[in-house]
Amino acid sequence: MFVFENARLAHQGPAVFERLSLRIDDGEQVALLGPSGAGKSTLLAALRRQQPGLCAWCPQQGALVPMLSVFHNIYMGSLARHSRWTNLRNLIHPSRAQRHAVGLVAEQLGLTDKLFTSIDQLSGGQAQRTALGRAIYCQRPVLLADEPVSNVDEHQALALTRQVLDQHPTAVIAMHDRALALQCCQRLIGIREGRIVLDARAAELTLGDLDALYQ
Ligand SMILES: Nc1ncnc2c1ncn2[C@@H]1O[C@H](COP(=O)(O)OP(=O)(O)OP(=O)(O)O)[C@@H](O)[C@H]1O
Repeated sequence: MFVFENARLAHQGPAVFERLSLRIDDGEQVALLGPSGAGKSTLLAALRRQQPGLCAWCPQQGALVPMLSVFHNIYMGSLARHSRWTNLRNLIHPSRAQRHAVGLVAEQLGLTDKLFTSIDQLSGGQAQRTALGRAIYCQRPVLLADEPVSNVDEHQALALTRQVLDQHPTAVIAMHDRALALQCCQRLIGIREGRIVLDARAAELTLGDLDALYQ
């Protein structure tokens, strides 16, 4: 699914990863952990470049359109599946079928009563759920998500993460919550200063093992 061999990943300046070797197979659900600035988002962006057509993308901060409603922002996940004309029509006057389909995604995420509320009137957690809804509505098999539940409480974070993982057999999720990573993902990759310093099955790890990543 994803393969890097001695890859150099950089933004404008110096490399974030000098020589990255990593393989992620179809069917793996992986958590990326590590301190702020370690390189998790950089790696997610590189994964997305490898398989753009297969990946549903849930970026940090959601990248939602604040003036538009939950409906519109979730619908945007499907833009690539429809013609320009169909998209325009659905954004101006949603068809009954699209209201129903987007409504089902919103319902899963507990957003039914906010369906036609604009994003700028939502809480941070409701906005994050909308961003997850948009990723779900992409209907692609691979989920790449950057801290998708950082603004919701721990019970909701667990339920939401399990929900999206149920719908994406292959997933790579950057997160800071180590307990959540252990509970939801089978494989954990720890990154520090642009290097993979831990790569193990969740079943073989404890919270204490993960603490070392942040010391
Ligand atoms: N657009 C950019 N242009 C230049 N440098 C960047 C850019 N984005 C990130 N970086 C740099 O790349 C390095 C890795 O950043 P990255 O965002 O991948 O870390 P992260 O592990 O996702 O951090 P966080 O947990 O804070 O989101 C950092 O030194 C950061 O300053």
